[in-house]
Amino acid sequence: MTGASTGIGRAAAIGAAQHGADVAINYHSDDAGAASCVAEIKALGRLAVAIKGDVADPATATDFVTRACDALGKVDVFVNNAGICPFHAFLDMPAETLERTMRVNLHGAYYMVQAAANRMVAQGHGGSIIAVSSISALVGGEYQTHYTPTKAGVHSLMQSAAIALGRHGIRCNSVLPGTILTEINKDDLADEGKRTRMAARVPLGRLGAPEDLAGPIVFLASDLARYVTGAALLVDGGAFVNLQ
Ligand SMILES: NC(=O)C1=CN([C@@H]2O[C@H](COP(=O)(O)OP(=O)(O)OC[C@H]3O[C@@H](n4cnc5c(N)ncnc54)[C@H](OP(=O)(O)O)[C@@H]3O)[C@@H](O)[C@H]2O)C=CC1
Ligand SMILES: C[C@H](O)[C@@H]1OC(=O)[C@H](O)[C@@H]1O
Repeated sequence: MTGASTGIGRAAAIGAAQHGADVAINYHSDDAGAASCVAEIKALGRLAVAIKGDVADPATATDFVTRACDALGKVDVFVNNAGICPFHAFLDMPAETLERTMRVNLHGAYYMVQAAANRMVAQGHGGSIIAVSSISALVGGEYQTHYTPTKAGVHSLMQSAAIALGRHGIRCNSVLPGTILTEINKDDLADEGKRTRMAARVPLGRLGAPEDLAGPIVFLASDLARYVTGAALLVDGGAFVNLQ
């Protein structure tokens, strides 16, 4: 699980452990968050290890998969979740903000998924790969012109990887969260007006919590989804379909 020191990744890692998984987590900077996630998983009686690394660096991917398998024995499920969304207007988007967002969200996903898939192929007993894409793969955002293409890219990566890896018994799917209250949008949603507007769009009547993603991710990881590959599961409280 990448990006699991906080937010959706953390909730999904703990959710997986609640359903019997041992979990290796990647994170970038939040040592305390990663340590507390590991402690929470161990308290559930499962094995857990935190491995620090920047997913934008291709070397992080093989390092993470190697060290995770050294600690836990093998990889049956891989969840690509790490991501950033530094909100910024389009017309004066700094090149470094665009480049960093692409490298973390899309290039990072590519190298991580590739490293996990190579390990699964070598193990020879299939697996499940899940990418955390977004409702933003399907709709735009004024201050997310650098971000939404990465989420569409991650969704597309899962579709192509499903074809490339099907013969190895490896399923590849994405989840598309709506607006989930986490660190990534804490500043953006400090604007009460925006927060109220976003919540009003959700037929289920509230913005999401990180834990809302745990069930869908565990489902796609599990044999309950054994004939599901190349799929995208919206987890947005109904926001996407709510035109009028
Ligand atoms: N929240 C939302 O509304 C939505 C989020 N998403 C997606 O969900 C995913 C998780 O987001 P969310 O939980 O909200 O965000 P958070 O900011 O709460 O968590 C992001 C996680 O990603 C890690 N991370 C960030 N950059 C890197 C990096 N370069 N290398 C490794 N890890 C990194 C962070 O680690 P650390 O803290 O240690 O730096 C942290 O663990 C993202 O891909 C996001 O695009 C999709 C749709 C909606
Ligand atoms: C960070 C945003 O609030 C969040 O990210 C997404 O992918 C969603 O579409 C929301 O815009």
